[in-house]
Amino acid sequence: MDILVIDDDEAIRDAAVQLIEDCDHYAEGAEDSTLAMEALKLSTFDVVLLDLYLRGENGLDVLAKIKERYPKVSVIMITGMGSIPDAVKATQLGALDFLEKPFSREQFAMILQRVKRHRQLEVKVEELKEEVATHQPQGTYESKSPVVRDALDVLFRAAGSTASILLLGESGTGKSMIAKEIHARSTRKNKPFVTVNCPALSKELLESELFGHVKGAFTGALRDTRGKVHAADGGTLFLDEIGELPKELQPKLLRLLQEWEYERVGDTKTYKADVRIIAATNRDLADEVKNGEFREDLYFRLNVISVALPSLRDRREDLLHFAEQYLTFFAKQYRKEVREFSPSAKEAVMRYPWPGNLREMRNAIERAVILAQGPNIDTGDLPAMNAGISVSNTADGDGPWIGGEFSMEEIEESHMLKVLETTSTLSRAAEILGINEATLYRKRKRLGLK
Ligand SMILES: Nc1ncnc2c1ncn2[C@@H]1O[C@H](COP(=O)(O)OP(=O)(O)OP(=O)(O)O)[C@@H](O)[C@H]1O
Repeated sequence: MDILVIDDDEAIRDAAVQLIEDCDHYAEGAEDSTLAMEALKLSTFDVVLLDLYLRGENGLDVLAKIKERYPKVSVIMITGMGSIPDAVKATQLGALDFLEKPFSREQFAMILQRVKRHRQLEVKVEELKEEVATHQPQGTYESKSPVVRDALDVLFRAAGSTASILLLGESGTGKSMIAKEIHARSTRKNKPFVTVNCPALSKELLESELFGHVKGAFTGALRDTRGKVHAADGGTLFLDEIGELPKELQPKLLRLLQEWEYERVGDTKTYKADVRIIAATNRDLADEVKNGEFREDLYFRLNVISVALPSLRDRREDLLHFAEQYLTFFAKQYRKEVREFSPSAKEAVMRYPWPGNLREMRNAIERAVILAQGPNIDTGDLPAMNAGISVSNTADGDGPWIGGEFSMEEIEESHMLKVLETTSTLSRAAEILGINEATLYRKRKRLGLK
């Protein structure tokens, strides 16, 4: 490894350089931050050993400068006796570890082992990130629909502010993806983006998921936890299906939004968190306010910027563009020579109402690419879009059938019930239906099913 030693004490600096060279690594010394920044500009170093108390300079400031310009360099602070609090502060600023002066060869070797492990983990994380990025179709944020263009324009202009954003729209219209995109376009992009699925948990567990709890706060609380609000500190907290937030938790969220304060379950201590809230719902929240189900003050707080994402059937001008994007993506992923849609498949894509919106289209095209036998996707590869294919087979079956005089809601409900009957887990049913588990949970609850 290549290591830069920054210490104003010549004797210590030289001893450290000697020790590093004895351990078969390359080392250079610098006596102040100016020389150090010069050295970092000229060559690539893996590790910097930085004295916490440089003459006339604060080592923490130098650390911040190095991390800002060279975030990948691992910095180890060299500290004197009794400077542990500062060293802790240094680790908060991005230092990997600290070595107390004078340090032995063994202590140095141990630190280098830790650096090596840390760097290996970082490489692994980068590899995984790349893998995930190539397995998910990229979000598309261009549109021929003026309504969508206006919606995106408002959202992306508001991205840089800390204002709360409320995303409205049917399931699968891309609310979660756009929330991530807003975060990625904000100044918080290097901080965490944390999602909380409001309907997936009971009131008690949701409160603990959000705010954390102390050991013994309830049965099963075996140790202290910090919740997702803490995890999102400095970043964005995405509250999916906010309409499902139990009434008891609404004042607690309001307090977080107004005062940035909260308490863990079973704790009296008040914590602070700097989080930007993006909330999403496919319910009519204004209606919920009228019915007394949702607090008006919380609604106003969340509703600073509110944007409705249109369903796919209301943005028909974008249908083919999305379909073609998915085709290209999945053909590459599955290494298939599928290049385009046949004219009749294009017609089917345009005609179909896409009740599951983008999620349904993504799944349908992925399946079609897998099944396609030639360079084209034909109507046969898109079964759901073929007129006459039924959910509940035909008019002879029990329940609504496609083509009969039934509403979309009845067809959807009947299909959902049948899928739930034939699957053993909620997640498998959600996968087949092309909706997320939280949405399925909510729909099932609304139908009074256990
Ligand atoms: N902008 C986009 N470009 C391409 N594909 C998208 C886009 N937005 C969403 N999708 C596709 O649709 C799927 C569902 O999107 P997302 O989970 O964001 O919808 P949602 O509105 O949050 O749904 P729900 O209300 O059910 O949680 C994504 O996994 C992705 O495949």
